[in-house]
Amino acid sequence: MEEVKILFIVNPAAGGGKALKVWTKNIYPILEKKKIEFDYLFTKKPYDGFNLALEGIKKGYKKIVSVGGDGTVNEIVNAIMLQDIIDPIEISVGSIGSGSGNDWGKSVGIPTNFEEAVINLQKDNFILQDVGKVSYIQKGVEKTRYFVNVAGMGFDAEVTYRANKSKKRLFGKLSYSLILFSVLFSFEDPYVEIKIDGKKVYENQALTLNVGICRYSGGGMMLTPKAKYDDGLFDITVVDKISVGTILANLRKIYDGSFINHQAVKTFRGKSIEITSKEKLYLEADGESLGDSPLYFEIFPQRLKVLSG
Ligand SMILES: Nc1ncnc2c1ncn2[C@@H]1O[C@H](COP(=O)(O)OP(=O)(O)OP(=O)(O)O)[C@@H](O)[C@H]1O
Repeated sequence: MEEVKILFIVNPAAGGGKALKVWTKNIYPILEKKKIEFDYLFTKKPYDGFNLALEGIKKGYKKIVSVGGDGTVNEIVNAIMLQDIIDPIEISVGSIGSGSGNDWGKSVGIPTNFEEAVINLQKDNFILQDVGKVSYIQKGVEKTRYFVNVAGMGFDAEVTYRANKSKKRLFGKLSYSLILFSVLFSFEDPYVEIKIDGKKVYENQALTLNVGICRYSGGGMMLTPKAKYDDGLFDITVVDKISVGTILANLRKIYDGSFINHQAVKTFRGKSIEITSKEKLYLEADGESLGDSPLYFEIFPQRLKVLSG
């Protein structure tokens, strides 16, 4: 079988510089040692992942691998889904998780060991996963974005927005925790209405909402713990307005997903979701802050070829 040349797209800024180190010290030497056919490009600014992937597809690359976090994967996937040069399913995407949040790879079985991950890329083992598309408003203009992992609204999106804005990468998790607590004490729960597959299922003040294709997000949290990446359905988790005390008492349960058993948590499944809110409801998808409501989600079953274990 003829070996397909891999295009690596490296986000040197991901993980506060971790991805650059991983590329230089780990991945590049393994690729050379194993005499793997590859090319690589570095992103210089946000959205370069999209543009470089698009250029790569035009040049005929069919295996594109992200070296960075989930945000870099998201940009590459958007290029794959939006181009009309070849059927998206003929392109496969891989990831060397080296950002601050590498949650997507956990759900789809991408090895965390670099050598194993590279060996995997050489093989043609893949899974087909569902892809989500969300419409939202950004600065008064309607936009759409594809996503592969989890989208968050309300509290979740507010924390992501502030974390993305924060330059305090030096303290990693600590700064994220500080942001989380500051949002916790200032957050005003929006009043939201949710329709799933055309039917109203929820109307109340909500703390946070998540729409998941995969299970992990936010650095190991399980906000949609029962999501299956190829079942053609979104898993939706909504948390009612609750006290700060209740949030703090249940924080640990976010990491094993058992928080969904709490009476203030509602879970749903569906193919399309409409979310409206009286207040501005912020949206993030795959850890990227995107815009605000009204929101419309639709799912494309098994539309993405993922190089997996
Ligand atoms: N060269 C660059 N300099 C600065 N930002 C960049 C560069 N290339 C890409 N980006 C942006 O970096 C962001 C984060 O990327 P990614 O998620 O891969 O890394 P991360 O460190 O894991 O971040 P996150 O904490 O969001 O998961 C993306 O929004 C992307 O557009």
